[in-house]
Amino acid sequence: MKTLKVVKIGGNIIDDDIALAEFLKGFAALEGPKILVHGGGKLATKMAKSMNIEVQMVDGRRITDADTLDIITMVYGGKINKNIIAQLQANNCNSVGFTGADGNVIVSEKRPVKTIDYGFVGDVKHVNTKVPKVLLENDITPVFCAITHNENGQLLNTNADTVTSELAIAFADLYQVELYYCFEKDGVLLDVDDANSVIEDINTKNYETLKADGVITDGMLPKLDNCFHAITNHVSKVCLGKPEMLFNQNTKHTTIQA
Ligand SMILES: Nc1ncnc2c1ncn2[C@@H]1O[C@H](COP(=O)(O)OP(=O)(O)O)[C@@H](O)[C@H]1O
Ligand SMILES: CC(=O)N[C@@H](CCC(=O)OP(=O)(O)O)C(=O)O
Repeated sequence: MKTLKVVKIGGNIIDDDIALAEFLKGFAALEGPKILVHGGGKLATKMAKSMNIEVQMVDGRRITDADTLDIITMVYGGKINKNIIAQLQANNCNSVGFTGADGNVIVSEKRPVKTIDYGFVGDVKHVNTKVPKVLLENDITPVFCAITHNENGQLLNTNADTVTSELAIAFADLYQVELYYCFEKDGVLLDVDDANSVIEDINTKNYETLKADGVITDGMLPKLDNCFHAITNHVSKVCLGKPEMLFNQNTKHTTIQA
């Protein structure tokens, strides 16, 4: 089986023009089939605030009303996705941008209302690999943003870390999949203010302790939950850290253990 790298870049890299350009240059040069997924939550928050639209996050997920859905569609599906595609083309990496509606790749359903109504937020139901598979076989890199659809004409906002793990799991039938969550830290830190406190291995046992101790909170919760979802569903390797971990195996990072 060929190896497929599924890579997610976080909001702090997207927000930094220089870091993003440097990352995309390196990513473009990676050998073999690869998929890129991007978030952009920070930029969406900035845009919403500038338009006086209230921003509400619960457990790292955005409550998405109709105005917020418009903003995220413009920011994730438009500005960020197309800017990334243009930069990859400039680095000789042919690529095509996707929301989950394009090619019917990611089908979701509106998150059911329990105690909280998240609005237009989708939980992934299934992933159709057909269209991106054809691209990968032709040396073209699919680039996904954090938008899915319900097959009834409704776009839904889906956490980018979830989009990433669901894509990785779906492609594990076709490739040996390695999943990399790239953000601005060297991995999961025991003390978020101490760059040297990287936790090299996280398993289900120490994960519970890290959550109980408040080391893993907010946006890190969906990220780590998705890591475990992937490693227990046929993804061969799951790592978190700075983008350098993709280019140099000796770079410090966190590895998720099944
Ligand atoms: N224990 C921790 N280790 C590493 N990063 C942490 C930790 N706790 C909080 N963070 C913060 O979580 C952020 C990553 O989560 P998230 O907000 O989802 O961003 P991203 O856009 O990268 O997915 C990092 O920017 C980091 O500052
Ligand atoms: C439902 C939900 O929370 N969606 C996320 C999607 C973007 C995202 O996940 O961006 P980062 O990876 O940069 O945080 C949001 O709108 O913030």
